[in-house]
Amino acid sequence: MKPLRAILGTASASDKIIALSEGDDPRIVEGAVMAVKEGVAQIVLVGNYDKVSALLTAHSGFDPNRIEIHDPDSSPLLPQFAAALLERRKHKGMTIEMAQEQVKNRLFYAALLVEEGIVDGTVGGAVETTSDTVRAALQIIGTAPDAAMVSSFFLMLFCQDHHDVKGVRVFADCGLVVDPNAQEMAEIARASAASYTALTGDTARVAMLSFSTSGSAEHPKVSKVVEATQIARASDPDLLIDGELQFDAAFVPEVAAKKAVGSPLEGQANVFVFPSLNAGNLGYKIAQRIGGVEAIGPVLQGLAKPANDLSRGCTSEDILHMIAVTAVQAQTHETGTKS
Ligand SMILES: CC(C)(COP(=O)(O)OP(=O)(O)OC[C@H]1O[C@@H](n2cnc3c(N)ncnc32)[C@H](O)[C@@H]1OP(=O)(O)O)[C@@H](O)C(=O)NCCC(=O)NCCS
Ligand SMILES: CC(=O)OP(=O)(O)O
Repeated sequence: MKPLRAILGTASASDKIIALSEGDDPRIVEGAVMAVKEGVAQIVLVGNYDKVSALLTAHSGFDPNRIEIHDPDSSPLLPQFAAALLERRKHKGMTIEMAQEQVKNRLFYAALLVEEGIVDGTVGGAVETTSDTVRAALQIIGTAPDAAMVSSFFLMLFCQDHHDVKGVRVFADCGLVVDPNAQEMAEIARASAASYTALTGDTARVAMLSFSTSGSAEHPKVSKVVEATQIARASDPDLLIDGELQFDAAFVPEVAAKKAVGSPLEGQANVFVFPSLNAGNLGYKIAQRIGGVEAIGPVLQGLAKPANDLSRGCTSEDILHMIAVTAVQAQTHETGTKS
């Protein structure tokens, strides 16, 4: 698919170093080998040295020395990382003894590789839960100075024969913010629109989703979406956004013409902002597992430096794609585009 090829191409040209925190998972090692073979990024695998080496050596025809291994139990970086972690977390009562122990956690170790500038981004979550993966990024890397909060999105690739309109869309937030208020939902919309444009080069068309379209239902959960749309519009009058809309009114032009008359999106949204994590997480998995849409994510947005999560059901191809997205984000961070 064209947008995916473009992301892989941009990643290759950026020549970034990405750390994978779960280096002893066979899918991770396969994704890493693919990334290096295809020139998508340089890779650091974090994990038990012997286990990771054995998995790498099993890839016949691939020189294992092309990938660096960091073992968090014996790394010479541990004292530096413990001092950095202590600095970040002492306001929460962390002691040096606690920091020395916690840096051996692979998620924290990988986040510290990013924070200390040794690599450009990290990817985890093929084994660890989203909560644990995201918590390490929040605690070590933290929110970017120009973002109000951290949230997440999925890149949804519509490329099957039965997908009438092919292409890439963004679903948010399907991974992180459990129950956003109106202000937070507006921030998720702003950040997701910026991420969509940064990754595809196209103008974002943002739908704020609900079980109601243009006042068809009255409920406080609908009012939240209306208010979020107003906040997002007020803070960026140039943003092409509409809500509240049901998914069909945001996605199908013929339905929009009936249910959302006058909507500037005309049923052709490309960024879909869900009102809760319940809706978003279920929605993306239904589109992926029944609809055959390829889902890359959760991609985190609003962090000071790139760190991304995966679903535990991911494949090595998903990992390759997430490595590419992370490298592109690192490039975008360098050039200063806000997301
Ligand atoms: C992400 C998540 C773990 C954060 O939980 P939390 O309990 O706030 O985590 P912590 O208290 O460790 O947060 C660490 C720091 O990040 C901050 N933080 C939490 N959420 C944040 C956000 N969305 N943006 C920015 N900062 C955030 C906290 O305030 C805290 O600040 P501190 O430095 O003062 O400690 C939680 O929101 C979560 O579990 N989300 C759902 C994940 C999930 O299960 N998804 C489904 C599968 S994809
Ligand atoms: C994103 C997500 O739902 O992750 P997991 O499947 O690992 O819970």
